[in-house]
Amino acid sequence: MKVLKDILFKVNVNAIVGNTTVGVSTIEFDSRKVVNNSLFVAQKGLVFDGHKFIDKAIELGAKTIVCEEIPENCNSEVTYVEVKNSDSALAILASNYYNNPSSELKLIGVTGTNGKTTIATLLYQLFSNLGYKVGLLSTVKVLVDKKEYAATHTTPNSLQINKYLSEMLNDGVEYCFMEVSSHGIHQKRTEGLEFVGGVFTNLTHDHLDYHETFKDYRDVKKAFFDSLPKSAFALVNVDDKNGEVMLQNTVANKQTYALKTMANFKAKILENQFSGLLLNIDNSEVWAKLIGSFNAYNLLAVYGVATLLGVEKTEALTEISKLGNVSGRFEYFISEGDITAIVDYAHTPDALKNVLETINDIRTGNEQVITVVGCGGDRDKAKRPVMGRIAALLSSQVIFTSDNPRSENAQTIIDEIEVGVEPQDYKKTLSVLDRRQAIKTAAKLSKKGDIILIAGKGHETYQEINGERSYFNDYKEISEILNAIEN
Ligand SMILES: CC(=O)N[C@H]1[C@@H](OP(=O)(O)OP(=O)(O)OC[C@H]2O[C@@H](n3ccc(=O)[nH]c3=O)[C@H](O)[C@@H]2O)O[C@H](CO)[C@@H](O)[C@@H]1O[C@H](C)C(=O)N[C@@H](C)C(=O)N[C@H](CCC(=O)O)C(=O)O
Ligand SMILES: Nc1ncnc2c1ncn2[C@@H]1O[C@H](COP(=O)(O)OP(=O)(O)OP(=O)(O)O)[C@@H](O)[C@H]1O
Ligand SMILES: N[C@H](CCC[C@H](N)C(=O)O)C(=O)O
Ligand SMILES: [Mg+2]
Repeated sequence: MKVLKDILFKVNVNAIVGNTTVGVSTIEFDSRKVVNNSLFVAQKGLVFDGHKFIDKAIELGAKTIVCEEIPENCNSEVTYVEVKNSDSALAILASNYYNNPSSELKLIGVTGTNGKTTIATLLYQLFSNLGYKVGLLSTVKVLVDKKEYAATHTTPNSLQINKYLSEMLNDGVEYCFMEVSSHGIHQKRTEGLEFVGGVFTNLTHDHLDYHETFKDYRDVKKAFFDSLPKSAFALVNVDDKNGEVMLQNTVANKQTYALKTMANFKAKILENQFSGLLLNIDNSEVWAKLIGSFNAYNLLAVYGVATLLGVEKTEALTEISKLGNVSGRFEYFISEGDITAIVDYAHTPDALKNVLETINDIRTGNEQVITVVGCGGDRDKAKRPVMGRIAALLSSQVIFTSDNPRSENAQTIIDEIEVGVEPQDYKKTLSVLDRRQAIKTAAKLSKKGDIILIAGKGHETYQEINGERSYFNDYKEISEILNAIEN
């Protein structure tokens, strides 16, 4: 069993009451999970104050309490550690508890509004194809080399991160690519991790329910780059106006990528078709299977990271041409009746705009683009009308529907999306509350050659209504429905 004093290294401690040689069986931040000899970290949350659960944790066997305020009446059998910030303390304790695994493998973090899963997953594919053992922490799944775990969050909590990294080390993993979400940075889930590199994709509207202003959202992302060490690289997209902001105060090796401006890593789109992208990257032509100009950015970031990690240029380009699709990201098939069905995780205004612009750019004739889309409940409400406007503007027909309404009324969400539709587009839109029926409607409206986009849920395999999740898979639904209609 670990001993408290051995895991306190680098924790910003204000005061200690009690004995630091106490044993620590597990670290918990949820009192309900405490067992005998646990260390309980009391965090101030959005709903509860974890300090209220200190007595409960002690009742269940906690012998160490890490908190921001030591309670008035202390239990003499318990050690209390007062820290400046419980979230930071948890992250550092977690790293120490698992023997700082991040310092022993090459950890690369990817942050930004869109593109994190795509870039991290492609890097996992690329380095695996080169013969390395690789780890992945992503929205879609966690991979410890070939072993797969379900992902609960884009960026897991600091205990889970360090547990996975430690397992990766035991399994001989050399590189780990992880998504770093703005919630993750703000809640200090990545504090104390030793990154060898950080990537910034872009910054557009999302999560403005959580971060009060766009500036707060940007500054949280920037904090990740501010925390990188001198030995790491910071690779940012400078076509995004916030790219340079990310580099303002970092001591890391500043590296840039861009399609439109001067940068260390440059690419040009030569062709953009359903069959893929023909790119010129660093003066060499390369075909990639991925579709859409936003994927040119993602592939360029992958190229940049691979090169910065020492992969030779021609080898990196050869590998880029082999990279496959990422689950739920522009996944498509063409049905027997010649309908193209695309499933994409576009759940932000910018992603939806990019995907629809890509479809409009690469369609060949006058085929209709029929979009099925909704917005999640208990999430940023401001994006709803914006997504409604974009969907209607860039599609021939739109069916607004439910996307994880969670605790909200699904029809109210749809009404809020519809508010954004411009009057000249009213007649293009329908609303069908049930997502399955909405997909069916899109299939019935489509004719030979048309394109159906089902946006927002990508790889997700559930629909969450009133806290209950039931199985739902956009790709499976549209495949079955088109198959039934056409046969
Ligand atoms: C909105 C949000 O981010 N919430 C996070 C926040 O929860 P909270 O503030 O509501 O916590 P709380 O319920 O008030 O509880 C406060 C503390 O008391 C503890 N507690 C609570 C009850 C009890 O009986 N005993 C007890 O000890 C809790 O464990 C917690 O430590 O603090 C918790 C502890 O750190 C997080 O787990 C929780 O993330 C939840 C699970 C979440 O769903 N977050 C989402 C929004 C998220 O992080 N998403 C991003 C995706 C972003 C992207 O799309 O880019 C992600 O990285 O996945
Ligand atoms: N570089 C990019 N720029 C803009 N849009 C993108 C980019 N890459 C992907 N997208 C769009 O955003 C959607 C989400 O992509 P991806 O899952 O890679 O992003 P993410 O940053 O991981 O999102 P999340 O915050 O939900 O984890 C894709 O389905 C696509 O529509
Ligand atoms: N990481 C994002 C994913 C949104 C996906 C969409 N399908 C939804 O459920 O809102 C979030 O949790 O806000
Ligand atoms: Mg993601």
